[in-house]
Amino acid sequence: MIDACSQESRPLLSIDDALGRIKTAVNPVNGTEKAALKNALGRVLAESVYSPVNIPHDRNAAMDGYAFASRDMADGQAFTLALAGTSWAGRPFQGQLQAGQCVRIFTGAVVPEQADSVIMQEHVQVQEQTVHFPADTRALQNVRKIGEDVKQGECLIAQPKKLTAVDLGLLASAGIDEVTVKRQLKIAHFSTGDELTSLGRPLESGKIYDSNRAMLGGLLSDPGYSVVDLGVIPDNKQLLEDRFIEASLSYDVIITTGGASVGEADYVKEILQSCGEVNFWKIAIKPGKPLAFGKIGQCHFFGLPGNPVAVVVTFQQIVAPALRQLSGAPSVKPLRFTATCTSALKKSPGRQEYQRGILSQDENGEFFVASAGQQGSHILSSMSQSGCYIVLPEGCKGVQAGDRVTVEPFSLLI
Ligand SMILES: Nc1nc2c(c(=O)[nH]1)N[C@H]1C(S)=C(S)[C@@H](COP(=O)(O)OP(=O)(O)OC[C@H]3O[C@@H](n4cnc5c(N)ncnc54)[C@H](O)[C@@H]3O)O[C@H]1N2
Ligand code: MOO
Repeated sequence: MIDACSQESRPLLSIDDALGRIKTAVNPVNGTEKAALKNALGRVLAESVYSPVNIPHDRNAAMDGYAFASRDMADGQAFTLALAGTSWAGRPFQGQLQAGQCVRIFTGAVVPEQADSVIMQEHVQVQEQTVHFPADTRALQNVRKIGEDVKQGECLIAQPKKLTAVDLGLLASAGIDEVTVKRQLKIAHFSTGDELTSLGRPLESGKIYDSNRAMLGGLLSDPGYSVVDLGVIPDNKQLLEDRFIEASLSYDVIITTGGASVGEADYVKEILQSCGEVNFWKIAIKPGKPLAFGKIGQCHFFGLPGNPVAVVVTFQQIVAPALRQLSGAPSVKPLRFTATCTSALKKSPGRQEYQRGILSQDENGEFFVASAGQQGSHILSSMSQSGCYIVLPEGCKGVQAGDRVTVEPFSLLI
């Protein structure tokens, strides 16, 4: 697609083609390690886990009440049973339940072998050692069966999976305290540019604070990644090349920001070309057009644009899926849905735009989205106040208030 605004001499690569090329170029890292369950959150499971036990392990009560045998019921009539003892959670009833008897039982406690039903305590009358059951007592209720959650030997979690808190709970419920996970991805990131000032230093004229490194640190925060911030490299071709080559020897991935465009001091793509290979440079998205992707030796390289909003957009839309694939995690499609746009939006055809929006829902559950305000790729403040992308396809020529648009909530991005 030709970008009408930027007068590109060559067609820009569509985002789908860029993602397709990344998919082909990237293979999951080899290497696994053991992780204690308490350190396994967010790691990618490398070996499927099979349950060594039935869950539940015993038949147990789903309610506090009374366990009884349905054979003692009186054909739709009220009936009474004698109380034979108590089954506590962790301390089962030790005796044998005889005909005409029931047992006091609590949620999670083992249901005595001879019983098959539990009635909630709210539904019975108890007088000393006699329990009165109503006429509408139902048989076979409130008993959790052995293995009804997971059977012994059944696959508990199949690899590959990025482990969630619920997965840790499931593994723990089978008594598993260690899992085999993919090794962490080794990622280095740099900022480039003579104008950058590190935090804590006074700001001189013409300089700016380095916001991209702080953001990338946050965006890369993931238990599956071992991330090193390699600081700022000035706009010096030799220095950039040396630092890129050095990092490529120790990391799986290098991510840089800045110097990706066409200015006199924008060296990133040129260096990638000379010391490695460029898979693609420039894509039909806004913000984020001058992204460069390639390889130096075995190390994957993402040269993101310098503009901070372009950093976030290219990270979320391009880099994050690539890192996920590299780390061995299954791919996840970002959840998108349509909403009514309450603002008019300017847009030139040629690039898929990721405008920032504020999402709301009315009392009928209908979704609405408003522009978050200024959409320049240097405007972080409106992005900080927004909650979603308004995704406008390449061919779109603008939006009128009231039009339906596609939104992608930040909170649902991986
Ligand atoms: N003649 C053209 N100029 C530009 C084009 C183009 O196609 N033709 N593309 C524009 C687009 S789109 C983008 S995006 C930017 C990307 O430029 P670079 O990747 O080369 O980035 P820089 O020029 O180094 O910086 C751009 C902007 O971002 C600020 N910046 C850089 N690093 C940081 C940082 N770590 N923290 C905060 N801010 C940073 C920098 O000061 C610039 O203002 O190029 C357009 N130009
Ligand atoms: O891609 Mo740039 O981020 O449009 O400014």
